[in-house]
Amino acid sequence: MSTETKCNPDLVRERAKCTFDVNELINLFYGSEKATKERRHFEDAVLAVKELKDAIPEEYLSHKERYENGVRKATILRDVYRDYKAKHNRDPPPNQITKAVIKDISPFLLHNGMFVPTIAGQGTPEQQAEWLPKAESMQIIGTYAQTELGHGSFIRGLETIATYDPKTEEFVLNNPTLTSFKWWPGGLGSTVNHCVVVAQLYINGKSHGIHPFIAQIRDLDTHKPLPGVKVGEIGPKMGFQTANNGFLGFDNFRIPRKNMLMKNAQVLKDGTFVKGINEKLTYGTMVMVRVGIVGDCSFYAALAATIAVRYSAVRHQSHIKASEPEAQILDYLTQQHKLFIAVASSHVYRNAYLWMEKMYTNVMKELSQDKQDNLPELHATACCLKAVCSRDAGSLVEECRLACGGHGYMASSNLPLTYGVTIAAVTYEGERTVLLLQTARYLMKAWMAALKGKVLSPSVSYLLNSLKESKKPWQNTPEGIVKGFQHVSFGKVKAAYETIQKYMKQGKDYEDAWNLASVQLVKASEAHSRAILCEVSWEAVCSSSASPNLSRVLQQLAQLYLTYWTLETSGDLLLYSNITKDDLIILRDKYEELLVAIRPNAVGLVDGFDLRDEILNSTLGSYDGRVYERLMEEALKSPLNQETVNSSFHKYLKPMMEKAKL
Ligand SMILES: CCCCCCCCCCCCCCCCCCCCC/C=C/C(=O)SCCNC(=O)CCNC(=O)[C@H](O)C(C)(C)COP(=O)(O)OP(=O)(O)OC[C@H]1O[C@@H](n2cnc3c(N)ncnc32)[C@H](O)[C@@H]1OP(=O)(O)O
Ligand SMILES: Cc1cc2nc3c(=O)[nH]c(=O)nc-3n(C[C@H](O)[C@H](O)[C@H](O)COP(=O)(O)OP(=O)(O)OC[C@H]3O[C@@H](n4cnc5c(N)ncnc54)[C@H](O)[C@@H]3O)c2cc1C
Repeated sequence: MSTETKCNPDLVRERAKCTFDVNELINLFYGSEKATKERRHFEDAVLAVKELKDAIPEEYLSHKERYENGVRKATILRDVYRDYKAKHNRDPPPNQITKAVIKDISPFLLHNGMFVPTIAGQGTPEQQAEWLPKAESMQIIGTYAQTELGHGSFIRGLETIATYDPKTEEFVLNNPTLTSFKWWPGGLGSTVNHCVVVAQLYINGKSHGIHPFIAQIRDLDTHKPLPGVKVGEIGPKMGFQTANNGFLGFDNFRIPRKNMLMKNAQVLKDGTFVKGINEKLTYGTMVMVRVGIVGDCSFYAALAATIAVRYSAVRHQSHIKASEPEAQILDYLTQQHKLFIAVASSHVYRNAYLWMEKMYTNVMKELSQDKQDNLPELHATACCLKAVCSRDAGSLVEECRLACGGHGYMASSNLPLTYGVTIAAVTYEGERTVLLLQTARYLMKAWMAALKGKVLSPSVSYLLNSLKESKKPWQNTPEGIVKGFQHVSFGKVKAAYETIQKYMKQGKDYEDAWNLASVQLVKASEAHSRAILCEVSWEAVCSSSASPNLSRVLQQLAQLYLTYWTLETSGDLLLYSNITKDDLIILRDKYEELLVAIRPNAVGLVDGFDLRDEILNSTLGSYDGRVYERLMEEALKSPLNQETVNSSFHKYLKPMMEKAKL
């Protein structure tokens, strides 16, 4: 980080006001002092590589140049990772340095994020031994090709076909229609030579559902598509410009039998199909990534909050009191209302991610012992938390951008690009509504079990308690608010269930009744997510090992989250809990008190995310607060400023002006 000496004086004053030790917060957020040290050390190593620095901002490059620059840097970054591993005999610590290097999304994201994990999670030990060393060492580069032009959400409807030919012991891959073409996989456009293809398996004319296959699609030397493969890039998008998303179609393309990933289901040489213990295990990589996305949401909220809070401390505009100098915009309560929820939410998502990571690890361990009891709970929880956190994080990033006024609209603030990347997670890895409806299925089953007095899984056991406690008075404490959100979820789950019953009594079948109740079902899932987020984050701060000074501030943040959402969803609480109008007025006052209490620590809190300037990549958010200097420095990099008179003057403007004289 830069030294205090060159800092904007407002930021120096803000840091002097902080009531807790920022380093303690950093170490707590990232796990330990050792973890912080190792992460910073790795980030230093990456940033020391001169070739990773961009000569001009990415925005001035063409689509093609941006991609090529992305690949160039991704390969150098890959070398740094390899060297670190060789030297330390372990992978680099979790970090976000790719953001400082690639700026947008790495063309290798899908290789590392889904291709390798799918081989590890869906391959037999023999298949892992064959593919993993090559993939991990980047001898081969892959992606995860599931979504098609015609189907993304409904993966049982995928149209790519893998027909087993027992004579040659091969699968024949085909994309018989335009809608069956793979569409979206990252890196597919021009980067990868392999992919996991998810396709419908046919043996002797009989369908056996979708399964993952490994296909080599490009020649390893020439990188030309292999015969029978049609592949390309899908073009510019709202974000993800360097992710290199692509399309792919096969025409009678043959792969050996061993290329079907067979940890779960198998096809024997003679074409006998051996079913796995649970066909949904084929969806395993998606569950893992959905858990990871909750962690990503914490990062994006932290990044946007850091930029917007630091900028708001430096920016002065108008007066709170006519007699005083122009105020820091951070002193306006409305600004605090826009920004502190982003700081608080980043902590909430982080705690939810750590909680989900534990659940994921436990279930994976159980699955390795053929125990599947907790898989439905993992799936349902990962679905709704991914859906709610990604949408909330997108809104928070956008609110931070708006809170920076006109300068937030500059690409150099890095807020527009961050919004494009964050909001993509609402759609990828399972579209929001579709995932919330998956959770709703689970909630309906849990509700039916609750009605029968059965024991429920931990994440939904509050449904039983709420059933018993519905008459208890509201308590204006964090624990009381957590219970309130559980009551809302309980009420919405019950109402959705009763709506389905109502339609069925009117003669509708279950599927139609489900569709007619689905707005309520989605809202029930959202309420369930909010109840989990509130409970998990409040428990995390209460059980944290932080010093009293830090603990006080973390509790304020968690209470801010609880109170913010109480006020945002007060209608639901009035409908489904015993909260009163008077309680809401007390909480409204409490919310304002929390904003005021957090205000002196705002800059300290975002410093506590420890996101260095290169990761923030923002004219508005740097540690030293030299906002105006950076805005001008960046503007001067525009190619239009590299010449005093642009040729368009002579070509168009001057002739126009001269014509106007005639
Ligand atoms: C050392 C320990 C480490 C621990 C680490 C843990 C944490 C890991 C963190 C790692 C972080 C990694 C992050 C890296 C990020 C990098 C990658 C970023 C990628 C970005 C690019 C994007 C890629 C993509 O988008 S890939 C394509 C994604 N596509 C989708 O998500 C499609 C969505 N659709 C579906 O999933 C299905 O179609 C679905 C579920 C909607 C419906 O499926 P269905 O077959 O029709 O099922 P249905 O009839 O509705 O339900 C039947 C039954 O099955 C249950 N079910 C469904 N899915 C699952 C599942 N996945 N698991 C378990 N059970 C499932 C469902 O609940 C039903 O049950 P019942 O109600 O009981 O019948
Ligand atoms: C940036 C980005 C990167 C991606 N990377 C990859 C990748 O690497 N590999 C890959 O395979 N895929 C990838 N995808 C594809 C992604 O997984 C799909 O776009 C996603 O799963 C949504 O599917 P869809 O596009 O078919 O949406 P649709 O399902 O067509 O959604 C359109 C609308 O229909 C609604 N809808 C659909 N079904 C239902 C239902 N049952 N009930 C109620 N409403 C419904 C949705 O809610 C939504 O409003 C990527 C997508 C993006 C945006």
